[in-house]
Amino acid sequence: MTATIPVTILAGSLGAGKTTLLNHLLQHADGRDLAVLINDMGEVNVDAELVAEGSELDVDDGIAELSNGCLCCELQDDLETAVVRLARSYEFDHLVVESSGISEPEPVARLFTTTSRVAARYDVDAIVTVLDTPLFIDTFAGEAVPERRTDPAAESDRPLSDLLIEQLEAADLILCNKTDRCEPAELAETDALLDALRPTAETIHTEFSAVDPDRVLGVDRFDPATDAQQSRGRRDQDRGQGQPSDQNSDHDHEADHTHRHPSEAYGVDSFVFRARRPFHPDRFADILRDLPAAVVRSKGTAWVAGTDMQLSLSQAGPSVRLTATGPWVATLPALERDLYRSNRPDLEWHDEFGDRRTELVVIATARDDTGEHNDFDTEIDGVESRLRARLTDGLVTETEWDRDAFAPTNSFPVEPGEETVFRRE
Ligand SMILES: Nc1nc2c(ncn2[C@@H]2O[C@H](COP(=O)(O)OP(=O)(O)OP(=O)(O)O)[C@@H](O)[C@H]2O)c(=O)[nH]1
Repeated sequence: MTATIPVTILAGSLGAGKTTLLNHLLQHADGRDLAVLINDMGEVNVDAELVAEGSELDVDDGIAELSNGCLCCELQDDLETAVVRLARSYEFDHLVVESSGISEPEPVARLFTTTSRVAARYDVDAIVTVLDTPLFIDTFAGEAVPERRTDPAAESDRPLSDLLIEQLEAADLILCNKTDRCEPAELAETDALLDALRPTAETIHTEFSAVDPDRVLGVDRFDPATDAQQSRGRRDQDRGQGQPSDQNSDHDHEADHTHRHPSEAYGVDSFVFRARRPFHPDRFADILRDLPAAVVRSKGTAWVAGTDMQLSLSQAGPSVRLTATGPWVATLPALERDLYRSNRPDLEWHDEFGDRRTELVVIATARDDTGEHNDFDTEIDGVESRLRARLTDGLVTETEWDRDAFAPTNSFPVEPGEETVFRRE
């Protein structure tokens, strides 16, 4: 009989630090051969590109990517195919699955425990939830036990804070991340709240998800019976029934049917802004400082006039981080550029602009913390069209383009590896 491969499932809210953790684990794997499966809710899998750039793995060679949907529902069949294919085509001894920030981890774990093709090859090691600690404190400080705002059994609209509770209740291990942005008293309150909400989970405080991989991988903390029982028990209590329900397979079946698509249940949608023209540095900086409140997460690549650097953008909550990842290939001397291109035949190339482009995934919600909204589709469409118009206005105009005289900008990073953080006002 072949040994099963342990699987770590990474969960956590949009921008909590899951990809940062994945990169950290890959860089400190210490002899482990990791394979990763990355799910992004947008149509562009920004996370998979970042992980491929920062590691020795490549997409389709150690990295499987599933985009434009959620592992916990419509991508379940694709997940099954992807992990079976990974096990056939690539030698590894541990799989790390990064679910999108709007996935519920329990249905993802269930695939590895109940689907025969997958369950025969894999064993869930742990569900690791990466917590955006400042966001958690902003949402739940002052409560004795973090409370859902809505009934999970009802078909009602739910705020993202309810999803955060789902992700924490399923966790075997919680990384309280972004502690650099918390006061000691807030960290003590976080520990107390987590102890009330999920007493069986181990908690670890981290900055930039830096954790000893031995504390996260190969920990064997997942227990399907306990995990399912606890969260079902809590749901029954939420429904006022008091007793945990039994654990027969009918219940799994029922859970499958009551699972609503998270983007619908939590009112989240995404769009991609693409342009083959650079942003004007001053106008772009103004846009980044003044993103609409409805934008919960944005990430991708930006082309800004006045610098030859490709900029990687990542906004989570109040901060917008831009990192210079290196010069655009199109700006390199011809020999170097041609050599680079012959080594990277997959590099998307435009006749006039080469690899220079902007591609930003924007994730927005039309809900406030109570789950209230007027008309989700109309509101989200409004957010998208207003932001698209602003971003388009932020691009250099024909006249500016012809003049082509942009002073080197000091608002944006200009050296490889350099970072600039904008604060939303
Ligand atoms: N200040 C601070 N920023 C952090 C920390 N960890 C991660 N970040 C930043 O937060 C942003 C989001 O981090 P990611 O690792 O991409 O988050 P994610 O959970 O993978 O995001 P999604 O996949 O979009 O849900 C990035 O700009 C990170 O650099 C931290 O401990 N402190």
